[in-house]
Amino acid sequence: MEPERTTISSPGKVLLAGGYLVLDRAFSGVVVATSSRFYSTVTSLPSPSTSSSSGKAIISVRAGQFPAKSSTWTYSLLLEKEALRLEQNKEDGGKNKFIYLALFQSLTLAYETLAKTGHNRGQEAAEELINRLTAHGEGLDIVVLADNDFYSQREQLSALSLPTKITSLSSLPPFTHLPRPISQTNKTGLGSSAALVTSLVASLLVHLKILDLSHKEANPDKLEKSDDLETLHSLAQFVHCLAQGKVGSGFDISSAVFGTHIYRRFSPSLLTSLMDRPIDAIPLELSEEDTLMDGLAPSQWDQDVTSFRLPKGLRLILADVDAGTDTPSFVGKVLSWRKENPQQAGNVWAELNEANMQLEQSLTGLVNREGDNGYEKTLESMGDKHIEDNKSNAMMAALLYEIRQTLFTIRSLLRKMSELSGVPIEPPEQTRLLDACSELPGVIGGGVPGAGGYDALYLLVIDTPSVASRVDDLWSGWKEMSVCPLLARQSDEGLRIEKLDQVRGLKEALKR
Ligand SMILES: Nc1ncnc2c1ncn2[C@@H]1O[C@H](COP(=O)(O)OP(=O)(O)O)[C@@H](O)[C@H]1O
Ligand SMILES: C[C@@](O)(CCOP(=O)(O)OP(=O)(O)O)CC(=O)O
Repeated sequence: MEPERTTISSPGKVLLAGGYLVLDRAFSGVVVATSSRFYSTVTSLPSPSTSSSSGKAIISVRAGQFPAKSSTWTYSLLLEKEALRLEQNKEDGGKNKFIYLALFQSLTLAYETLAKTGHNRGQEAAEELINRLTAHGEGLDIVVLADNDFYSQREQLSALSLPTKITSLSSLPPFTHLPRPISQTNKTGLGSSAALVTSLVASLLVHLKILDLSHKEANPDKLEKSDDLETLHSLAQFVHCLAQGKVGSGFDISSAVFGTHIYRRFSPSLLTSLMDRPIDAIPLELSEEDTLMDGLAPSQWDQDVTSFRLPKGLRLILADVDAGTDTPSFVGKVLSWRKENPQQAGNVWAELNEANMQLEQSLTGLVNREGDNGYEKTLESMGDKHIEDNKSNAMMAALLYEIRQTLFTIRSLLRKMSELSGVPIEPPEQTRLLDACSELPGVIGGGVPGAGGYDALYLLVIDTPSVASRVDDLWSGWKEMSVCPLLARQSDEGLRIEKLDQVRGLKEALKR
């Protein structure tokens, strides 16, 4: 008999516009989800030869494409007199805060749900949780696997003597094995921890039948909300903040759940009281008003997720840039400059906000033309010309030109911000590369995503093979920095319940 199994995936993200501004609830950001996804698969562990002792469940999590010894984390959930305790068994893989906290908080929500909504109280609800975890054996086996794009594949390509080009990346097997532990593997900026946390929390709670996300199966790409999906969103935000030790805007978790959209953040105060909750044991005694369930209640959360998508016939192309500079302290520096220079920063914020909104509007303007006769053919023919030389369809040419100009405006404001704050948000190396890309026929424009810096860039192009190949050629020959494309393109979809056979290479990767 096939083991009971649940696979849920979440996309990676690109913050096209709204970096820094989106930290403040007064502003919103344009976040695009990627076709590259993070998969979490929960399987009931086989029964041990001797029957499992009651009051205990094992949960093992393995990062499937990394070396097994350093990337397996095994925990026991133990039923004690007044609490459920989650303990890591061996620390072979070291600690993984993201995984531990995703399990701990999901189990807390599961326990509270069973204790509050069922007839079970305390001990009985805890036993019910252990029973659900051990229904088919001693516990659960979870494998997390990320599409290759989440981690730099430069070494894999160079070991195979392949150039850093799109065609080379397509020839790598799905979920390619990576030789070093996660902490020593370079990430590409798609947001591995947010996609991990979201898919892990969702797969566990759906497997345990605590959350019902089945409406996602019927309508996978619709921005349809439900209480369970929103609870999952706030839980994933909470876990991610706790593991990162800071409260970011949360656009990455939001897109891992809801896909591409316009994001306005939740009030950070929603997390303040939750942050002080214990993180080793789940007390069986539930306080009247201070449960995790209350703190995550959709009625209290105030983020806005507004529907948005890129127009058909355009493609987002991403690059992982390896300029040897890592600048994780950008946010702190930019925000302290803003605090010290409120007027100057206020002007830049206002101008950037206007340009970001304009980008959203121009892109939506093109979406609104999708029904026009010959839309796709016209765009395709525009792919072979410099964007400014398009004359064939005045309306569409004007919209493409407007998108291009707005991308330039956003970039120039980010350079102004760089200059004033002393933080290299769009450093000169990236300016040279983006300018060169923007001159290619079929390239509308581009920018530095999210917080900016040296390590990533995006381009918006007309989606034809010849445009992509021109970009690929320019990048592979670029001397000043090493520029490696990603395979990802834009995708509207957020969290997805997967069928194992429909994800290329997943079944094989789970057997490894
Ligand atoms: N495949 C994976 N399996 C387990 N944990 C992972 C995996 N990928 C990333 N992580 C966790 O996420 C952390 C990286 O998070 P972070 O530094 O916020 O980067 P990112 O911007 O990609 O989210 C890693 O240190 C690890 O704990
Ligand atoms: C500055 C920001 O507004 C955007 C940062 O976006 P990135 O995409 O650069 O994020 P990381 O995945 O954390 O590297 C901070 C925020 O919104 O949290």
